[in-house]
Amino acid sequence: MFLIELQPLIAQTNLTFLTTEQDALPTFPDAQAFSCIEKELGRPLDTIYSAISASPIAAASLGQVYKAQLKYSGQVVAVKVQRPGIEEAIGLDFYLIRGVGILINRYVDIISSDVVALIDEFARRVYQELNYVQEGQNARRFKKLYADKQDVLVPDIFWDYTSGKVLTMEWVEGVKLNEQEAIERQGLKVLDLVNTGIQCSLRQLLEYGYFHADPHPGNLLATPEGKLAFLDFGMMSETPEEARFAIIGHVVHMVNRDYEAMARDYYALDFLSPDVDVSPIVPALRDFFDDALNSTVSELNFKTLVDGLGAVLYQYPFNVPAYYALILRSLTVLEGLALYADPKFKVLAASYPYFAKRLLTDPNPYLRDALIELLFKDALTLGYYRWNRLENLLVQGKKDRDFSAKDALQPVLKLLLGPDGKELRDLVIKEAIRVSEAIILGSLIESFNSVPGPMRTFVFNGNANGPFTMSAAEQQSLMELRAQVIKIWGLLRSSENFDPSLLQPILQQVLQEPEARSIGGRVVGGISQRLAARLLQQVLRAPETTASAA
Ligand SMILES: Nc1ncnc2c1ncn2[C@@H]1O[C@H](COP(=O)(O)OP(=O)(O)OP(=O)(O)O)[C@@H](O)[C@H]1O
Repeated sequence: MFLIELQPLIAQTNLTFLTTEQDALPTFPDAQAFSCIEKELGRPLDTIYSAISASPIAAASLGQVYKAQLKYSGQVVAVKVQRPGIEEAIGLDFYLIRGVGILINRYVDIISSDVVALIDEFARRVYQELNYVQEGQNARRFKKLYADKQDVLVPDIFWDYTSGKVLTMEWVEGVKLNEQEAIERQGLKVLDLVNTGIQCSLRQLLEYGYFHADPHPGNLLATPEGKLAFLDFGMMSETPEEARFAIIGHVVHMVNRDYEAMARDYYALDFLSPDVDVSPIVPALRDFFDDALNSTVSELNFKTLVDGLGAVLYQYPFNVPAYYALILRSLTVLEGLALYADPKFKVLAASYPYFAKRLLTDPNPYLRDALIELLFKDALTLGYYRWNRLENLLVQGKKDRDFSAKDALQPVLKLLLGPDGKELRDLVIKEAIRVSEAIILGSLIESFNSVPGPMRTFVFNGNANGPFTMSAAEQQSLMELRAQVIKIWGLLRSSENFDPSLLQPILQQVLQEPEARSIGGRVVGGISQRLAARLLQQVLRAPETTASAA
């Protein structure tokens, strides 16, 4: 019956790979698969599907997949049917492995972990994978969270035709992500798809914490429209909330080579118990990053990083949580695919805009404090402010497609203007005065320099230093600070939805400070505070082109 009806289906859906693309595992008899479907769904096959492929299009570890057409709607679907007797076979395997585990626990002293507990945990996961209703629910949850982006596709589940052993889902037309030539023949670029995969993985791991734990190339398809389709939701995992923020902080600390902060992150990551002293780890991290990775961070290969970090961590009493290994695996798979297409591809460089965006915009207190520390730590201890860090974050964050300049720095501004922001406020106001001075005086210096030489003597009455009571070196550093701040301002202004009035409250406070009034006193002849304020306001309102050109 099915063989006869299969022909139109093949013609209709261009099912050319029906026999050529089978996975290596031996299949089980089709008659067995079809009777399993009937038994599980409680109705004859021809009342469910108007056609179904005579043989599986793929055989996987726990089941095999048929292509079919739903009778009631004509929709083309993939039907995954579980291998008969697999539950019993796995049960027996685990029973035997567990026996070995008991012996290891009892007699092998060098293994301190509870091997039986590990086996039980693994068994629990495998049994979960055996329940296709659970897999369908996983797919539904994943779709809800991540398929809001146009470039990600997750098949719909047909619940009326799904049970513990049969999963009926929307058919996804596509090419596996490791088939580079086939992808390119369709006019698509593997790297674009890998990039979609990286961005989606970052959201999975670090935004909602719910992630696909088995993203091998067979489970990732490129659709003809250029979407990245995810398949196989049997194995999912979760990143604990605290760890998500800690990972973002950790990467940003790494990029900024803040080794003390990196070492402290291991508490939040649950790698170290709070009673372990992290101070000896700091020089080890410094050695590794300063020495082996002299290149810029954007040059860093993810695997080199993970291996190097692993070598450092192994020397200390670290306990690496299971979710972490899965995260690494997931990113390493994507890096592998990317490197295949372009040996120079850098996962970290492709991911960093996401980290920068989260740090600049996320109101979570851990990330907000990490940003404050990153921007102000040196200001507190060394007395200078790292504007280049903010500039770098903005340059990177802007590359993320979801970056909103309106939200950038909001968490910090909120704290700054709130009742708990006193300490930070003092610091920021001091720096803001320095910046105001740089902008105002810098603009004057620039105007002065543009006056032709003979005119200067005439206008400024032969004053050797020009109109300013400061040395040439002081003028130089002032100009540098001004240039950097204007660059940062330009970055913010050139983002569509940035509202300059956001900074008004701070500006107001700055101009009321006694130190701000002294700015005028640094110019020969004096300029009034009102003039300073007006100039500053003007710079803040300056059109984008002026700001970026400066
Ligand atoms: N919705 C679908 N549309 C098109 N093809 C599909 C679909 N679902 C599964 N397949 C095909 O079937 C193969 C196996 O499916 P799946 O990965 O879900 O099974 P599995 O038993 O979980 O396999 P494994 O665990 O080995 O990855 C996929 O690699 C893909 O080729």
